[in-house]
Amino acid sequence: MFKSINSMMSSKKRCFFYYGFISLFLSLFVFMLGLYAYQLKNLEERSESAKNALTHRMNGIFLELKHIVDSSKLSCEKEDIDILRRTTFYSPIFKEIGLFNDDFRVYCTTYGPRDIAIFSSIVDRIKDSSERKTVSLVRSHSIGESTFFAFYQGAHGLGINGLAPPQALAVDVDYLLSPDLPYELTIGKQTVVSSEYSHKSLVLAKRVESLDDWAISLVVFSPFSLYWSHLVSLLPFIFIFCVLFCLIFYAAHGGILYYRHSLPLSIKRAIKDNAIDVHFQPIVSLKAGELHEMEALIRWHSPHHGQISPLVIVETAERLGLIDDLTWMVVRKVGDFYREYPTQLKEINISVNVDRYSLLKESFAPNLEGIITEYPELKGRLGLEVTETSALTDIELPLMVSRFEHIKTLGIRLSVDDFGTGYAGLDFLRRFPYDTLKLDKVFIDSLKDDQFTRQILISITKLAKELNMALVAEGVEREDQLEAVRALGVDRVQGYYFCRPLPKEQVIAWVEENSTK
Ligand SMILES: Nc1nc2c(ncn2[C@@H]2O[C@@H]3COP(=O)(O)O[C@H]4[C@@H](O)[C@H](n5cnc6c(=O)[nH]c(N)nc65)O[C@@H]4COP(=O)(O)O[C@H]3[C@H]2O)c(=O)[nH]1
Repeated sequence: MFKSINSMMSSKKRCFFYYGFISLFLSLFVFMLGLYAYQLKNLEERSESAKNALTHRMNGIFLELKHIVDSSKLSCEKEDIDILRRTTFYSPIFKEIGLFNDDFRVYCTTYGPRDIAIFSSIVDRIKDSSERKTVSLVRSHSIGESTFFAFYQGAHGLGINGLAPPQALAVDVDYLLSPDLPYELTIGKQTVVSSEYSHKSLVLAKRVESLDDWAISLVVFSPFSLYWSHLVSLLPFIFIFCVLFCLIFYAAHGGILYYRHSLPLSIKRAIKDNAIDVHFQPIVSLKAGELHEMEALIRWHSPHHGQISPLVIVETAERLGLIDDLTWMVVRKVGDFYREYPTQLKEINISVNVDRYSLLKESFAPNLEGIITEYPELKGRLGLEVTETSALTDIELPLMVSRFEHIKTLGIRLSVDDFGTGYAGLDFLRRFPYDTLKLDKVFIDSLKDDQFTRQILISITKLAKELNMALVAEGVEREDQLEAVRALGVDRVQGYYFCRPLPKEQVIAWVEENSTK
């Protein structure tokens, strides 16, 4: 069934359908469970009230009987009979009253003198009872087949029995339970009163209350029909809940989607899934006969956010602690690039950007060594470009020197990137054995017109030559800029003038085209 629904609906509608279905199920479940708990509680509370009312009635009955027997004599004169008749007239329950002697023979009733033996089973019960009282359900002449009898024997042996229609016993019970909770009132095994309801109807729960002193028990039922009618009356609320649940699910779904599509999470997934591309920008040598180099630069087009700047990716990766994963991903992709185009890239060095703090880590050089073992094609051809974005502390300085030495033993070339914009000054260059110095685009932009920049660049170039460092001018876009850096004695140029960063197939085509020139 769900398969055919799936094929019929779009994913948004399908979502609504499933959430609607789950919400309906959940609302029904909550209401059905809640109603069930309510019915049980209601059954418990009302059964207990009915039991208390019954106990109260039984106590009232015996109090009434005790009161009469205490003032009765062992005679059945007209005067005695009148008392019995008057009491019966005013009694809320008894229709006939009889007095019995210590032989358990009824000698006087509302109807005059009698001599009726009380059943031996009842006599035994009176004797067994600590308070010498019992009840029974037997036939009587005055009331009929099923008559409620209450027996009480006073301290001096004189006893009394009251006869009542069984319904009289259940008046309070009936008031408290009817009409929604059917019940059965039994004395011993005989049913005194039973509500009019079909015994075949389904019962949700039942509760048995016992009045042990008189072997009376009250069974109260909670019928399924009651539960059902309540549930039907709650349908408008179930519908409201269903709509609310549906809205909550939909909002939560939206929230999850929003989070899953959020930029940091998308970048994290892209790094983990190796989905970030690497483009390559040629670095052109100005010396005749020298081969070119390349810089590996990340590129990523997010399906939800479009093209993302490499700087944003790097900054996010740093924040998420994934910068090393990103570096290793790029280094491996450079290794793959060498593997894929061994002939075209035979003599071309490629450099990768690394974070200065990554370099400071103890694990950096061993990890790099591991990748070089994995990709022997990187040996002697991989370079690292480091941007000095902050000054080194006194603790970091010697550490950095030792890290540099380790990296250099692996045959890796090191370049200072964006020289002039960060913290790397001339003194810095003397301390660290960089192979290449990359002049930032801001210098190149103002080189032609700004005398001050020109003077600085002349000093930098002089020092770089002294320290045996190669010079790369970044961001050369125009011919006049090229001529200016050439005049300065710069060895290599990187910029749109020659080539933009390109995907691997296109950069290979560029190499093939330009190495023949
Ligand atoms: N306007 C102009 N721009 C030019 C020209 N020639 C080159 N560029 C741009 O200058 C940037 C050179 O890279 P960068 O200084 O290392 O600066 C890089 C580097 O710091 C960082 N980055 C890129 N890839 C990685 C990486 O894999 N790891 C790390 N840690 N950082 C990376 O992102 C920065 C920006 O990269 P991109 O946007 O690719 O920007 C590149 C390149 O596209 C030109 O003639 N004109």
